Amino acid sequence: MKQAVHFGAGNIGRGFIGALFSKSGYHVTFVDIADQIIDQLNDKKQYQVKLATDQQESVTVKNVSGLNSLKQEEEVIKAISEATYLTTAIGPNILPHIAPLIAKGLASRVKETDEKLYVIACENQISATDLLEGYILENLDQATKEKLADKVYFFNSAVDRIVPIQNNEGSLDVLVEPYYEWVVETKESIPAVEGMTIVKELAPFIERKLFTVNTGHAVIAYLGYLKNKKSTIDQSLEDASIVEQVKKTLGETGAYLIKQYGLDAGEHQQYIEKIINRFKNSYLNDSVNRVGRSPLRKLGPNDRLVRPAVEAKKAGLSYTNLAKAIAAALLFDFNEDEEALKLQTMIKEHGVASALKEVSGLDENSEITEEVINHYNNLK
Ligand SMILES: NC(=O)C1=CN([C@@H]2O[C@H](COP(=O)(O)OP(=O)(O)OC[C@H]3O[C@@H](n4cnc5c(N)ncnc54)[C@H](O)[C@@H]3O)[C@@H](O)[C@H]2O)C=CC1
Ligand SMILES: O=P(O)(O)OC[C@H]1O[C@](O)(CO)[C@@H](O)[C@@H]1O
Repeated sequence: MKQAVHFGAGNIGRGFIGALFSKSGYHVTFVDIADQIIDQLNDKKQYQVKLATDQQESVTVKNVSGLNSLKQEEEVIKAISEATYLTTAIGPNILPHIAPLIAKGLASRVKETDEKLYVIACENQISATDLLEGYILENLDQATKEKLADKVYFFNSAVDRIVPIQNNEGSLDVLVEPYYEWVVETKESIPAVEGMTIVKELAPFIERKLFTVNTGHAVIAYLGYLKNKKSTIDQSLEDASIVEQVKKTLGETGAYLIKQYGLDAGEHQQYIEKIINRFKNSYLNDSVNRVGRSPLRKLGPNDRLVRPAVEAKKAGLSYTNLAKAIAAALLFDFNEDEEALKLQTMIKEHGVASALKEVSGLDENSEITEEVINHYNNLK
């Protein structure tokens, strides 16, 4: 049987990428650090992916197993030697931590086989696979690096499926939205995986996804949180002022995307509306805290809020609603989120402009910072 190794047996791992490999006839070895998930994968060898719809249709994902990256290094190295695909959905900040083990796996693999391996990071981050490749190469000697040529390929990708935190502790089953899109950038001819879309140039796809789905989601999460810390995304969208704010913000990112990539304005508007409807799915029960999680990452210079604001400004387009979203993100003080707590300490100790400089790379005297501070003072 064809083999895929997937790092991160979490929501996207089990509910999306692993499920597509299994459907395409692969055995999926999930590599994680959560013993409870790993034990269950090895014990049950299958789980259900349930759709967040009226009918709750479900699909059984079979041919799965689990390995612990901390306790079963040798087994992971062997699994990497035998795989056709190696994918991750682990969180961009974790990629440097798994790179040394992947490097060991690749070093061992290229001694044993000339078969091709395709590595794809499935994270919400531009060029996540390039970053992973860089971390892996830091852990390899020159001779091994040379051996990777024509044997190990690294492809960037964009992943889109809303998979909330699961309210079924102890179960491997995953509730997911019906919609999904997995876009992979390559010019190679690669083994088919059902549901994978191949493109030659990823930039328009990942920017369109990140600056529409993720920007829109973040706006709802941060404004929803300010109104009610315990609400869900669909509940927040019952507030007409939040709906209006999402539409205005996606109008700004849309104007940038249309200009940058020559998108058809009508088609892009339909894309926006489809996404807002996806957010309204009440079966997902998706908390504003999950969608707002990790605000330091989300306020990063290349992420969903700051990059479109900077690009819009450069292009002479409006960015005031993006500035409002950035201000709302700066007020996200969810006390179970480490990054939110760190951000609040930074703001308390050094002020908003200094935090924006450090986290987002925005100049303290920039017009964007000025605009964000105005919104911040109005929202707080
Ligand atoms: N959940 C969603 O709706 C979407 C998530 N994404 C992206 O997918 C990635 C994963 O997100 P989720 O699946 O939601 O997160 P998650 O928290 O459900 O899953 C992450 C998994 O990684 C495991 N993990 C953490 N550190 C590890 C390590 N050092 N070694 C091995 N395993 C480790 C965790 O135990 C967990 O099972 C993130 O980059 C996220 O931005 C992308 C699109 C949608
Ligand atoms: O918040 P993160 O880790 O970027 O990932 C979750 C995001 O990805 C999405 O699934 C969109 O694909 C949204 O649920 C959410 O905005």
